[in-house]
Amino acid sequence: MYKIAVLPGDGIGPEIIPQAIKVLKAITKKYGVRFEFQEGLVGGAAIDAYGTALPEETLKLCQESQAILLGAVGGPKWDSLPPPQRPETAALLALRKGLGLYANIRPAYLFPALADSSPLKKEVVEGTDLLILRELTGGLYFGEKKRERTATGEVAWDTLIYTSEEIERILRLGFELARERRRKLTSVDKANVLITSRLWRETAEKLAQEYPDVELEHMYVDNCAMQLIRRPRQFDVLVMENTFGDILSDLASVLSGSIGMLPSASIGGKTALYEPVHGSAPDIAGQKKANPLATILSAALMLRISFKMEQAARDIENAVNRVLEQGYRTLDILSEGTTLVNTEEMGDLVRQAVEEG
Ligand SMILES: NC(=O)c1ccc[n+]([C@@H]2O[C@H](COP(=O)([O-])OP(=O)(O)OC[C@H]3O[C@@H](n4cnc5c(N)ncnc54)[C@H](O)[C@@H]3O)[C@@H](O)[C@H]2O)c1
Ligand SMILES: CC(C)[C@H](C(=O)O)[C@@H](O)C(=O)O
Ligand SMILES: [Mg+2]
Repeated sequence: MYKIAVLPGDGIGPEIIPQAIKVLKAITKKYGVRFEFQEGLVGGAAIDAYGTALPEETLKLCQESQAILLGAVGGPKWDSLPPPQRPETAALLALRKGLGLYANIRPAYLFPALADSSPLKKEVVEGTDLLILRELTGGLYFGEKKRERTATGEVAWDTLIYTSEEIERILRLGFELARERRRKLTSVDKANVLITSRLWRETAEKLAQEYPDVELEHMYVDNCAMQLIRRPRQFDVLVMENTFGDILSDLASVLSGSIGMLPSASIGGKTALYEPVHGSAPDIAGQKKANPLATILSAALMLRISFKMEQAARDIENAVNRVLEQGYRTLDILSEGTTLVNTEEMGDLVRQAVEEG
């Protein structure tokens, strides 16, 4: 039996999470495993109830669970709070850091049926199958930050800082992941300007000696942004600093049709966190428009990575593929000749496809 902490969070979080739970329940029946789902409050929802974005109770629940499934946190209601109290910092970044989840795996794959859903040309996005590996507990996000008055105004700074150990462990995982895929690793940096990037690049070169079977290339982050939408098929695994990974993964989501399609896994600690790459989407919250597939695919990653249930993970991915092949779409991926469904209907369709598959 596996204990799963379920943290719906804010905005569309409470709409998409139940869809993934449905699908996981179908898996329990099919494979005779048991999942114990325990819900916790996080983010703005927790601020409203307890005055803090990550209540002690929720943290304890996460620490005691084998895996965590999170919707999203944040929204306009809490945007004016001082930065350390905001849902993003006090809940999400605190969870990632506190649980030691230094590696964020964000696969961007185009389901063939969605070739017409991307605003990019079909010829460009077809065949996209890449994986962004984002360093998650260091870099610009976690260096010293401060804001102070000066004689004439104010000054503020954020610091990008990395130890060679932090760089090495994320790069090593990059090489390992590339080994399981098409054996190409693109190390993304800004070594023409940043000194942390030079340490990053040298560390990559050194590690490459241990992985002669993996092709290592270095690419500047600005060029990488351009290459990703110009010729995405050139990429297999890309590894990068925290902020670079945040930005490039949203960009890569366009290759998969929509940000509503991109799952993620954050690993490296005793437990692991699974969440869609997108946020709480306040602009569509409460309207049944949200695409739950990123969350459902995150649940598949949970089965694969945390529970070593490869076949069950594939069952979910195949079920998503079949539902898309049958022409069902949420609004964000709707194209000519396809059938519009809402969040819940999409969840039901995938659950049914898992049961029948
Ligand atoms: N992991 C997280 O919890 C997380 C991630 C990113 C942003 N956020 C927070 O979410 C809030 C909104 O941020 P944002 O608007 O910049 O980013 P967002 O990802 O929430 O939304 C960006 C755009 O994508 C659309 N979108 C996102 N997810 C979708 C889905 N599943 N289906 C269909 N459309 C979807 C939204 O409607 C919006 O137009 C902010 O408070 C931000 O800090 C949280
Ligand atoms: C909400 C925010 C703190 C978060 C990040 O920047 O890491 C989000 O954008 C993400 O990509 O998971
Ligand atoms: Mg982001």
